[in-house]
Amino acid sequence: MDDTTYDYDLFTIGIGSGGVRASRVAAAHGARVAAAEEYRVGGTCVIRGCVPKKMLVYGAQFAEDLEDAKQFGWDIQGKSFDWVRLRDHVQRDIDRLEGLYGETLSNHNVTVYHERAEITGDHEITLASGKVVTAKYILVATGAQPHMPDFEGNEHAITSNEAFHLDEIPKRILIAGGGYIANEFAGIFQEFGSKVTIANRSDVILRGYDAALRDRLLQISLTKGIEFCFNVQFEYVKKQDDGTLLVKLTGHDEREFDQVMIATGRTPNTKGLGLEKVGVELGDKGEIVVDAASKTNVDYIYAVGDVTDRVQLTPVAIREGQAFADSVFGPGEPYTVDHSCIPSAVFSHPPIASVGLTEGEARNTLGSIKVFQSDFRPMKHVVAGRNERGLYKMIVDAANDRIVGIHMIAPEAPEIMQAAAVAVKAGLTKADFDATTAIHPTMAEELVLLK
Ligand SMILES: Cc1cc2nc3c(=O)[nH]c(=O)nc-3n(C[C@H](O)[C@H](O)[C@H](O)COP(=O)(O)OP(=O)(O)OC[C@H]3O[C@@H](n4cnc5c(N)ncnc54)[C@H](O)[C@@H]3O)c2cc1C
Ligand SMILES: NC(=O)c1ccc[n+]([C@@H]2O[C@H](COP(=O)([O-])OP(=O)(O)OC[C@H]3O[C@@H](n4cnc5c(N)ncnc54)[C@H](O)[C@@H]3O)[C@@H](O)[C@H]2O)c1
Repeated sequence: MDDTTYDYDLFTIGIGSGGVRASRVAAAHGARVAAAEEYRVGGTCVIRGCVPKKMLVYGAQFAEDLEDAKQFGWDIQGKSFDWVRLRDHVQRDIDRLEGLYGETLSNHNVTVYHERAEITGDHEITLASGKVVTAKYILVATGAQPHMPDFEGNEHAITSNEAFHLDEIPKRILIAGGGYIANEFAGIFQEFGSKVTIANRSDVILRGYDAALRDRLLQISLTKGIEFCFNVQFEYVKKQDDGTLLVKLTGHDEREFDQVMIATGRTPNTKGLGLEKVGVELGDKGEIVVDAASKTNVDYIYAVGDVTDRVQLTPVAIREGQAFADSVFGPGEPYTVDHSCIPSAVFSHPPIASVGLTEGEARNTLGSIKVFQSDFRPMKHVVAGRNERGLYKMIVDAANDRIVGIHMIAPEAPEIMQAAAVAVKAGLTKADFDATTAIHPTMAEELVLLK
């Protein structure tokens, strides 16, 4: 590509999951690429999302494993948990990863501006320092930020952004929301010793997941001591002299907590970006409206990832970034991302993993279905005396034996699901699973033994 009318062939705003991939791949195709990041290179997933969250999930799992260890013959004296040590260790690794992402970009000759960028005119971007640059294409990959409901005292609440940096584990934490972040952090804090209360505006947690799995997680969470307040709104949060928080939820008496964390969804980052100046169309939630090629209504502006509010998951943002860069700058035919049958996981304690249609969705969309189910107690739990059962469900289209959904709640479910998702995406049948010999003894073998 040689179009020197513009300073760059591509300018990417936001260097997170989607922005890193798109910038690197476009540069590898020979484009002259620059990218701007106002916070830290790597974006939400690396800096304050998937990666540090998973490290905390690993840390939290030790609480149960150490407790169970005695049934396996291990005597562990004087065990104690040091939050600050874990927190700082995680942050050091995040620093390392941030460095690696920066290196990858510079190795691909992507010019990185460590400052905020805004669109200020046709093909024109202005950086916080005042520098003005032009680009043939602009990619908006600015992600999303925690949604903060409007209530008195909401400035006393934290979000997932702050949860990674706490000075101490709160003795009592109230988490608002019933989705991914609420359930994942409920597990993390509960295992670290907090008394956790979840406050949700409806009585449904993890909407979109199969009802049987949601119910199983709810039952297990209640058994572990997590409390749920359903159908509530915040009336107020008041900070008391000793720093504790007095919380009033609708229909409940005032209660004291040490932290309140809001996890009620994430809002696309489109404010103050200058999109209105160039006429980029936004949706009801402020998300950028794009077509299947991630192109906006303005011919040279594209958007990928959370800012488009299609599916707010890292692998999806990465795929959208890759498809954009290959299609616009690569030698091959343009192509689009297939957003169907995306596997996902909730890293709760225990985790949930899912691909394809839930039982309810399948009943509503397909004529006749078969549901196969295994409700089992993992061997490790039996030995440990832990009374916690796993549940696998397989949904099959009765017309052609095709598997249209698999849903699991059990230890290691996300690890097992990644492989099972290949089979569902490939359109394999229940007979294909039946024809596969089990690996024994595993939990995963339940998948090929479903009757
Ligand atoms: C706590 C938490 C846990 C999560 N766990 C998972 C998980 O386990 N698995 C999973 O798949 N997904 C998970 N996600 C979701 C995942 O992090 C996002 O889907 C993903 O990061 C989206 O990538 P993106 O490129 O769209 O945006 P981001 O990664 O958010 O990157 C956008 C970047 O743009 C920057 N930016 C914004 N505006 C500007 C501007 N004007 N100028 C310059 N820079 C700007 C931001 O600072 C940010 O770095 C989690 C999210 C959270 C919050
Ligand atoms: N494991 C993963 O892949 C993972 C982990 C974390 C986040 N994410 C992504 O990040 C997105 C954001 O996560 P999230 O948990 O914030 O959102 P979410 O959409 O998963 O859940 C939001 C929850 O908040 C509830 N809610 C909304 N407004 C409320 C209010 N005013 N008071 C009380 N409850 C309210 C909703 O009923 C819902 O249960 C997810 O949708 C997901 O795409 C993914």
